[in-house]
Formats: sequence, structure tokens, C-alpha cells
Amino acid sequence: MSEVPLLVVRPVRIEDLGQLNALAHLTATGLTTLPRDESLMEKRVKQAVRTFSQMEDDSAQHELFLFVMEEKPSGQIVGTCGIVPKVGGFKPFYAYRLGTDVHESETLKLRYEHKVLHLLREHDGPTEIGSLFLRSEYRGGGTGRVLSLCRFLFMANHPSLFESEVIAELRGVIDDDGVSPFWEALGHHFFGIDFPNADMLSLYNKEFIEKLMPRHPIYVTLLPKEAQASIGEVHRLTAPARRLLEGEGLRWYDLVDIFEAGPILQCKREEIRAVRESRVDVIAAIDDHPDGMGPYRKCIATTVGKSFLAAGGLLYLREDGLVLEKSLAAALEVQPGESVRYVDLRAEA
Ligand SMILES: NC(=[NH2+])NCCC[C@H](N)C(=O)O
Repeated sequence: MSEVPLLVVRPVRIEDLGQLNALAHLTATGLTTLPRDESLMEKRVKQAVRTFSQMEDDSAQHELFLFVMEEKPSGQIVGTCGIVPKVGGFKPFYAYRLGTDVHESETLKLRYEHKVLHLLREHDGPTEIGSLFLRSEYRGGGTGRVLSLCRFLFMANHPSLFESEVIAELRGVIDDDGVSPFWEALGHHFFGIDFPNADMLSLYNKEFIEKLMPRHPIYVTLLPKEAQASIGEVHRLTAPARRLLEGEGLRWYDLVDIFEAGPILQCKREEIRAVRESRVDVIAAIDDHPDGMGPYRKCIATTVGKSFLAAGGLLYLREDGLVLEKSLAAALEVQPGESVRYVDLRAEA
């Protein structure tokens, strides 16, 4: 069989640690699911390995599903993505809710609508799709979409493991030196440290947030213009992720990050396009010269009962089921008679 490189998403393993640490060094400041800190990375990977091994156990606390994208046959890890089945719990999940307060005076005939940030502490939180990272050489051509969409196929396979609401916290406006206008205007006065430090510390322990965050709502008009303008806006490198998630049905309503005011997108799990439109069908044949309608470019994943594997690839539709090319079937480790879950990749040509 020809060895065409293929990219497959699979659950993280403890042996991936070294490669994940190397990957984290390619990010500017690290990501929640890919911290630039070896001990924290190890903790995350162990949490994820445990979570995958306890999927069948309803009483277990499922902390983190972390996936890696592996290039076959080289074994190189080129990207990661993750899902936190539930945020909040023992430690609350913090966010600012942007509300409107109306102030009106009959005497002066004045009416003001003030934007106000209210601190939210959520113990019974939603499912969060975590940060996604893909090596720059692999970006484009739909690979990032596979990494993002496979999380929704995984959720569709295991709905009972996830909350009915799904959120994504997107990176807010920060410049190349790690300076966030919102943090400078607000957090910095209360925490006394710079944004990258506070961001990193919050991954370990959120006690300081509880103790040091301003206790009162914040009137947005009192913040400098640049900080006001950054509320709900994303970092320029996060703009493609925002478009992708909005295309899947996630929307920004009124929640933002408490440190840098990046938007928190929300959607009901069942209303996410890739969850709603994904289908499970049986594999009729594995053939390099398939008949049937197609090919169709899909994000394809194994279904329940098999270890989770996902890839982007071509599918052909026949009356008796799907036809997959050999390399794709080999990557997904599937045989005729088994089923796969798939959804349109929606990648631009
Ligand atoms: N950019 C940040 N690190 N913000 C602080 C953490 C906020 C996050 N929503 C949490 O509760 O964990």
C-alpha cells in the first residue's frame, strides 16, 4: 500500500507528552489545553487519559477530553483540540456578563443606557470546547476544520457525557507583547501583575480571582476607549476560529472573559450544525476505485464502541452504504460492515 501521509485525530496518550510540550512552545503564550508548562501539561494529559478510560463510568468525574492529530505513518503530532465536559463545579467558572442599565431623569429629561459588566460565578456550568492548535505548516485546506469539527462528532457519539449548552472562550485582543487594553484598564489595578502572568496563574489556581476581582459591577463608560472597543472582540489570529464556530451556530450573546474581555460563544449542543447534520452509516465497501455518488469531502469519525478516530477524507455514497478509500479506512481502522459518523467539512475549495 502506498504510504500517503494522513492526518488522524485520536485520544491523547501519555507517550505524547514530549511532543505536546514541543508543540506548546510553538504557541505565543500557551493555550489552556496546551500550556507552556511541563508539569501542567503532564497533569492535563493524565487527566485526559483518565477521562477517556472512565467514559463508561457514570459516577466518574470526566475532566477533560484531549485529542491529538497525528500524521501517519511518521507519528508526528501536528495539532490538538479538547473538550471540557463541564466547567465550574468545585471551582467556579468566571465570566463577565455585559448588561444594560437604564438611568432616566424626568427633571432633566435625560435617559442613559449604560453598559455594565457583572461578574458571574458559575458552579453548574456548560461544556466547553477548548483551545485548538495546529502547526502552521498544516493550516489551510480544511485540516483545522477537521480538528475542530471532530469534537462535535465525538459529542454526537456520546451525548450523555456533555451538557446541553456548549461554550467556547475565544482569545481576546492582546498585542504581540501580551498587553491587553482591557486588562490594563481593569484587572491590572486589582491584581498588580501583567496579563500573561495572570492568565497563566489562573490555570493553576483561581483562588486569587475570587479574592482580588472587583466586587462591584463595572460601568463600561468609565473604561478607556481602547478597552471599551476590545469587549467581545477576538485576537487577530483567532478570527478564523470565530468564523468557523459561528458557521457551526455558536453565537456571542453577552459573556466575555474577565481578564481580556474576549467573547464567550454559546450554542445548545443539539443545535450545533456538525452535531445536528452528522449521520451514521454503514461502510458497504473499501475500494480505491469506488463506484457510487461522490466523492464528498467529509469529516469522518468512528462511532461508539470503538476507540475514537477521526479524519478528513472522501466518501462515496452507494445504495447499500458508504465507500471509503483504503488509506482512509486504514487510518480510521474500520472494516466493511462497521459504521462511521460523518459530516460535511464545509471547507472552501
Ligand atoms: N483569561 C483568563 N485566564 N481568565 C481567567 C479565567 C476565566 C475562566 N473563564 C475560568 O473561570 O476559568
